[in-house]
Amino acid sequence: GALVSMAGRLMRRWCPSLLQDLHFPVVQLHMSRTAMRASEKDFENAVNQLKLLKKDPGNEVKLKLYALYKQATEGPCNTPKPGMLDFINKTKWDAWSALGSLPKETARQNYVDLVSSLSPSSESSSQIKPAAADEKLPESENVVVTSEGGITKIMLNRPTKRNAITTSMYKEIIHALKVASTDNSTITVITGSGDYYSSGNDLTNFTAVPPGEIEESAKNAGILLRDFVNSFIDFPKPLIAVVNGPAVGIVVTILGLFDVVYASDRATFHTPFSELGQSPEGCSSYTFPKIMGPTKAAEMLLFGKKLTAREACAQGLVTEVFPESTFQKEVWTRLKAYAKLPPNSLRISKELIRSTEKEKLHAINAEECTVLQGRWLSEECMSAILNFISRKSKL
Ligand SMILES: CCCCC/C=C/CC(=O)SCCNC(=O)CCNC(=O)[C@H](O)C(C)(C)COP(=O)(O)OP(=O)(O)OC[C@H]1O[C@@H](n2cnc3c(N)ncnc32)[C@H](O)[C@@H]1OP(=O)(O)O
Repeated sequence: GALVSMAGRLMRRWCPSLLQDLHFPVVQLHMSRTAMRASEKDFENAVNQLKLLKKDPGNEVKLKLYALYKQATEGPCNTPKPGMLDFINKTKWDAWSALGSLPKETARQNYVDLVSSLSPSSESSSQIKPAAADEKLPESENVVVTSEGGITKIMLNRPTKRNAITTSMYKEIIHALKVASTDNSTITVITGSGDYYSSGNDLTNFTAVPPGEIEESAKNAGILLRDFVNSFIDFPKPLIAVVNGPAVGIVVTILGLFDVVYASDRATFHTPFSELGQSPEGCSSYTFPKIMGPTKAAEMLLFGKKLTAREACAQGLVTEVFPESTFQKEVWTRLKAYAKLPPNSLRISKELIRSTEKEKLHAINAEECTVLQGRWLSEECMSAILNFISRKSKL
């Protein structure tokens, strides 16, 4: 078995032409009409979009597309395994079979995401599109990006609103990560300005919606959130959070996708989803139980238990806690030294550490966003947000 799989890998590496039948038109021919439901328009668009790609995405990606396509249209692989010498079909079968029981809808979503990541500038079915690295976004004061000494720093800079993240800030962060992933920096850091790291999602994101557009707006917010979290899942360089103060909601949940988290002893970590009538996002429904065990994760994600920095460190969410008085000096001295390490080695090591989880994280992210979309339309969520806006409750 190992020998055959090694042979398959070698074939992929040295004989790419043998995999030509993983090619897009084949994928399209197999499209089943009965599979058309809900977001299937997006899926169909993605299949068509793929045909317009100018650049060959490479066999690894085509194999992934093939597997997702089969899973999305036919469900889990239950065809007989091709013989050991039928390398091409066996490679395809392996890729499909590796998706296990991934739900059809998730496979469809992942397929659409993958296609859209291959052609950021082409037509997408999403109303809110992820920003491409070469897309010029307006200058922003709320997300300040600087790059120096091998470190790209993305600073949330809205201190009067406790660095709450607006819709345009989500897009700016996606854009900043995309640029940072290919700039000449070695590591990327996210931090906050002022006393707060961030108070999470700006709750007014949900309030300026014209009547009759609530469902559409929830759908768009779900797409934006999915793109936002995907840009953390896929970020290729070491990603470090410098948590300078209290952190709430989405900025806490995505910490499970960072490589290192440094916190001031003034920082706290709070995910008040139940109080807000919402549900976990940022892949925390998977990463938190994995990092801290299911019961500690439940206290945070279900009951909104706020952790001190030291508690978060004891539970593995935070790497190290520093006294507030020396936090900035100690952390930046350390990060400057890390940024001198060989960048390719760091990138390759991160890939080794993270790659086995990526597919799973994308599926979890898609599922969490679908669930949240429903929560945003719930009465529980709407009244919690109205309470905050009208200052009846402060968390
Ligand atoms: C695309 C959509 C994706 C959605 C992804 C979903 C994510 C889920 C989450 O992130 S859930 C978490 C949401 N965040 C909160 O619930 C925090 C709400 N804020 C507070 O509880 C408090 O403001 C505080 C504890 C963070 C800080 O309290 P403090 O007393 O120090 O300060 P103020 O309350 O007076 O706040 C100062 C001003 O900042 C505004 N503000 C703070 N946080 C938010 C926020 N999250 N959204 C919008 N606005 C926020 C606050 O309204 C004050 O503004 P004002 O001076 O104009 O009154």
